Amino acid sequence: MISPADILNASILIVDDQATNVLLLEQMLREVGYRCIASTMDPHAVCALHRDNRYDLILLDLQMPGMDGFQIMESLKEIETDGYLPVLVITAQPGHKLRALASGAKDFVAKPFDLIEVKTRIHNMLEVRLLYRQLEQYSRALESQALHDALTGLPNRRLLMDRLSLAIAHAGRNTSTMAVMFLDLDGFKQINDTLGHDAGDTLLSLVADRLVAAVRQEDTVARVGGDEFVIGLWELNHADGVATLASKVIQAVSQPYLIQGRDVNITASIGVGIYPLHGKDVETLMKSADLALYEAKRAGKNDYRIAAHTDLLAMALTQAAPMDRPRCK
Ligand SMILES: Nc1nc2c(ncn2[C@@H]2O[C@H](COP(=O)(O)OP(=O)(O)OP(=O)(O)O)[C@@H](O)[C@H]2O)c(=O)[nH]1
Repeated sequence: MISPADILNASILIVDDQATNVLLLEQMLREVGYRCIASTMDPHAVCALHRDNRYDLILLDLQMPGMDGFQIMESLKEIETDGYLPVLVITAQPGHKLRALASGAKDFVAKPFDLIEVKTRIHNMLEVRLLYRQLEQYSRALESQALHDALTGLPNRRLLMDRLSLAIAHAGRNTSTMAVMFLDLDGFKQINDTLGHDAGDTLLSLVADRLVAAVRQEDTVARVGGDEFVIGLWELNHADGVATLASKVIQAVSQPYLIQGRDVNITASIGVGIYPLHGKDVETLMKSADLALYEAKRAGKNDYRIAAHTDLLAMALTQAAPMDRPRCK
C-alpha cells in the first residue's frame, strides 16, 4: 500500500517558462510537505532530466517558446516505453485540456491556479503513479520467482531450458560446440539425516556459489532438483576443455564447507553431453548428460563421464532394459 510518507517522498519536476509560476508551485508543494522537487524553465532540458531522474510526476506547462508541452510529451513517450506518462499539464487554454489528455497526459490543472484543486490533483496522481510502480515491482518479482530456485537463487529448469535452446542455436549458427553438465551430489541425503535439513539447505546454497564461481559469466548454472544442478556451457573452445572443466568443478565442490561451526564434506558426480556430438536439441543433450551421470554414479561417484555418441545411445536405448543403461566413454 502507498503511505502518506511515500507520497511526500515522490519526486516532482516543475516545467514552466514563467519564473513566478515555478516559484508559486514550488512554494505550495513545500508547504504541503513534498521533499523532492526540481524545476526547469528550459523545455529542451525536460527529457534529459527525466531520463536521469525518472520523476514520479512532471507538472508541465503547455505553452512555452521553442518547444511546447505536446512536443515534450511525444519525446517523453520514448523514455516511458511502458506507456505510462507521469504528466499533469498546466494550461490557461480550456481547448487544450482534451488534446493534452488525448496526447497521454494523466490529468490537467487550469491557470490561474486554484491551489486546493492543484494540491488534490497532484496527491491523487502521485498515489496512482506509486501504485503503478508497486505493481510493476510485484510483477517483476513474480516473473523472477517463476524462473528461479527460491533456495539458491539460481535459474530453475524452465529458465535453463530457455538458455540451453539459445546456446544451441548460437552454437548451430557459428558451427561451434556447447555442452551440458549434469551434476548430482554424492550422499547428500546423509547430510540431511545427520546435520538436519537447515544444514542441508546451507550446503546446497554454498555448492551453488562454488558452481557459479567455477564457470564463465555467460554460462548458466541451474538447480533442477533436490541436489541436482545443471551447467549449460555457452561455448567450448575444444572438446577436451570440458573434461578439464568437469574435474575443476568436482574439485571445487569437494573442498570442505564450514556449516554451523563444523567442517562438512561432500563430493559430486557429473555427466556431460556435448553439442552436436551427443545431441542436437536440448532434450537429447540433457538425456545424454543424464545417462553419463548415471554411469559416473555407477562407477563409484566423485568423478565425471562424457556421454556416448548419439548413434550408440539410440541403439542402446532401444535394446537395453531400463536398469541396464548404455555405457559411456
Ligand atoms: N536440505 C534439503 N534437502 C533436499 C532438498 N530437496 C531435496 N532434498 C533431499 O536431497 C536428497 C537427494 O536424494 P539423493 O540424490 O537420492 O541422495 P544422495 O544421498 O545424494 O544419493 P546419491 O546421489 O546416490 O549419492 C533427498 O534426501 C531429499 O530429501 C532441499 O531443498 N533441501
